[in-house]
Order: sequence, then C-alpha cells, then structure tokens
Amino acid sequence: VVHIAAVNKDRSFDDYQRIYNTIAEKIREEDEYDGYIGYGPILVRLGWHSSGTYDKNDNTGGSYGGTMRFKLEQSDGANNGLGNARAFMEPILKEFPWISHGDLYTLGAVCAVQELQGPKVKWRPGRVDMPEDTTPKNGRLPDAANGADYVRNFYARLNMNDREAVALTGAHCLGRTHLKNSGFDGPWGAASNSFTNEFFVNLLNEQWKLQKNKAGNMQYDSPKGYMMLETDYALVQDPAYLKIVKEFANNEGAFFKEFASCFQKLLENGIDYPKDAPTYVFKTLDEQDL
Ligand code: HEM
Ligand SMILES: Cc1cnc2ccccc2c1N
Repeated sequence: VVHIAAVNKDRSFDDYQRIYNTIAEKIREEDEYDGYIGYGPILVRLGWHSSGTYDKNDNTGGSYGGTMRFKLEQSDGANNGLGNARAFMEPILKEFPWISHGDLYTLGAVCAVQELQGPKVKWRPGRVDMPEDTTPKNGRLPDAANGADYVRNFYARLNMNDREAVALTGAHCLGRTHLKNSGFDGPWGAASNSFTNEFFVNLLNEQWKLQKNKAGNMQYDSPKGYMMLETDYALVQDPAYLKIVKEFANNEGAFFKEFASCFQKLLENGIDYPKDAPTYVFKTLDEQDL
C-alpha cells in the first residue's frame, strides 16, 4: 500500500494555525472535562490510536486514511472512550470542512502536546480520507496485560526502536485510565494535564505493588495512589529499557527531544511526502498572546 501526501496549494500555514488555535481555545474553555483533566490527554490518545494501527510489513493502517471515523475501528475495545475525543472534534470539522480526518486527528494530538507544555512537534498536512473498506481489522492496537518482549515486538511493527518506545510511553504522564473504558483504574487525584517526564520519575521512585484491581485486571499501584499498567512497568523490568527510563527521568530535555521526533514519526508512519510538502511548527496560544 502506498499513501502519498496530497499537497494542497490553496491552504497555507495560517489556515492550519487557525485550526490549531480553535482546538487549543476549546481545550482551554472546556477545562472541566474528566474531573478537570480536560481534553488534552484524550486528544493525544486519539492521534496516537489513529496512527497505532500501522504495520511496517505491508505499510497498511496508520493515520493517512482517517479510518478512525468509521464504526469498525471505533468498535475496537482498545478505542473505548475515544468517542469523547471525536465529539470534541465534530464542531471543528464543521467549521473547517476542508481538512481531512487524518490531518485533523493528528493535528489535535500535536496541539494537545504543545498546549500542555510539551515539546514542539513538527506536523505535515496531506493525509487523504480513504473509503470504509480500507479500514484495518481490529486487534492491531496494544494490550496492556503484557511484558517487555511484547512491548518491544509491538513497537517494532511501528518501526520504533527501544528509545522511541520508551519515549512514546512517556505520554502516560497525561490523563488516566478509566475502569469503564479499559478495565484499569487510576491514577486517582494524581492524573495530570501537564506534559513532563514525571512518568519516568514515578516509575523509578514509587513503591509498586502488582495487584488485581476491582475489575479483576492486574495493575501496579503505589501508596500515593499512582498506577502503572503492566506494559508501563515492563520499562523498568527490562535492562535496556531501564537504562533509557533513567536517562529520561534525569534529563527532561532528552525526553522532550526524543518524544518530539518519534511522535511525529508515529503520526506520519506509512505516508510518502513529496519534496514540496510543507512542514509546520505551530505557535502555542501563549506564544501568540492569545
Ligand atoms: C504498549 C503501549 C500502550 C498501551 C498498552 C497503552 C494503554 C493505555 C490504556 C489501557 C489507557 C487507559 C484508557 C482508558 O481507560 O481511558 C491509556 C491511556 C492513555 N494513553 Fe496509552 N497505551 C500505550 C501507549 C501509548 C502511547 C504510545 C501514547 C501516546 C504517545 C499513549 C497515550 C495515552 C494517553 C494520553 C492516555 C490517557 C487518555 C485519557 O486520559 O483519557 N499511550 N493507554
Ligand atoms: C501515571 C500513569 C501511568 N500509566 C498510565 C497509563 C495510561 C494512562 C495514564 C497513565 C498514568 N497517568
């Protein structure tokens, strides 16, 4: 499968910055969502899950076709709860009908990372909505009840190495698990809407206890009420991963640099960009004094 980015000469940086600003202002406005976590974390998850179906072996899946808009993909249990993120995007699609779903879902994720004080993430337009029958089969998104070998294998399908895998998992500094979505519970109170290297600091510094939660699923809980998935905790069980976790826990800049590059790579997996395709770095609302 080949997905060529469509270069739309009628649209400029300002058009996309306007969509960025609309999303960013809506995140700022609707701050009460999910116990005042806000929509940032779930917008990051929407962009990530739109892209996480990619398979480097046949270049299928990924963000290009915007197939997250179809009910087949939405019915994948791993996507439970993302309807709230899609509902958030509905009015944006109405106001800017010229943007593809793939571009909007990935732009929303980049906007959320930046507005939550994370690193600048480069973004390129050109994804083209594909028909429903191009939707990949369910089952390509990862399952949390696994260890390091599974995690390494899963990320290899997305063409991500150990450093990229650890950096991407660092997005679990944001938001929380919801029993009704995934059968995992928490962190309570400690859920955050600031993009930092806290995930790695907590992983190393907290006392973790593997226990069955009230849905009967295994998760790691800490006395402070934090939680980690088994696939999170795998990052300190595997020596190669552990080395990188320590680096990122001690150097937030190194984490930000790696996240910025592999998040862009994740959102662009499977897409061929013509040499005249533009690359955008959006300004935050703060940088525009908005
Ligand atoms: C092995 C890989 C991964 C697994 C098994 C996994 C699993 C999960 C689970 C079970 C949840 C809770 C969903 C819910 O109950 O609402 C979650 C939430 C989340 N994930 Fe991951 N995840 C993985 C990788 C990633 C990556 C690569 C990113 C982004 C770069 C990411 C970003 C998020 C965010 C931001 C949330 C919070 C969403 C919210 O607060 O509503 N995750 N993840
Ligand atoms: C601290 C922490 C750990 N793991 C998570 C997994 C999914 C979503 C959020 C998480 C989170 N805030």
